[in-house]
Amino acid sequence: MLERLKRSLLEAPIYKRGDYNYFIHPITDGVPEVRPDLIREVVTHIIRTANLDVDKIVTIEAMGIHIGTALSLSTDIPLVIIRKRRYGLPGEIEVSQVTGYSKGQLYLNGISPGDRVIVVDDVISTGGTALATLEALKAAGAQVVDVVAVIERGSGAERLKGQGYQIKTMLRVDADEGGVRILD
Ligand SMILES: O=P(O)(O)OC[C@H]1O[C@H](OP(=O)(O)OP(=O)(O)O)[C@H](O)[C@@H]1O
Ligand code: HPA
Repeated sequence: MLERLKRSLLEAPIYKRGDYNYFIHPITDGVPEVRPDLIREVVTHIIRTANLDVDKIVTIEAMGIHIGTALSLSTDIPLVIIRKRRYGLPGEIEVSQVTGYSKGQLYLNGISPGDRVIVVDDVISTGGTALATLEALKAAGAQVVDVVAVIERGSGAERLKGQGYQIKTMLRVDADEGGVRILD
């Protein structure tokens, strides 16, 4: 299962962002190229395992967009993209995002109170982005029925699960200077 994803992760180069060993991969970076067979494998898996009884798919700029788009095209469910840019629209919700190597602001538009949503993203590491996303969706009055990250590294997903959030991940990995290791 997920053979293309596993194979491609084992080939992912690492570069240092401060102390953080950042792996570079088609799903998480769009580099060197996003192959249709890989994205199809990922989205097929999400369709098989996620709760898609939702009004909207929510993803986060930038590297959730290709996954969210492919899922939206396959399911005919609209896509809402949380942006890193302020639009100043009425009801826009701003939250702070902290990852293992960056800090910034996220801006949510397009969610109405009571909307049932699934959150999809490429990777969960510290969980900072997922937490900011869930805070924004709570403020918007959305009902989050599922959260799916393709790749899990580090302890963020477990930490969020400990806080009562339902998080699904497809593959757990570790990354150090030597490369990516697949944990399951
Ligand atoms: O669990 P975390 O530590 O928060 O890391 C996960 C987040 O990091 C990446 O986003 P990033 O903000 O680097 O932006 P990008 O999608 O534009 O590459 C990735 O797309 C996730 O959203
Ligand atoms: O190591 C990583 N690679 C790509 N995207 C990421 N987002 C958090 N960590 C990573």
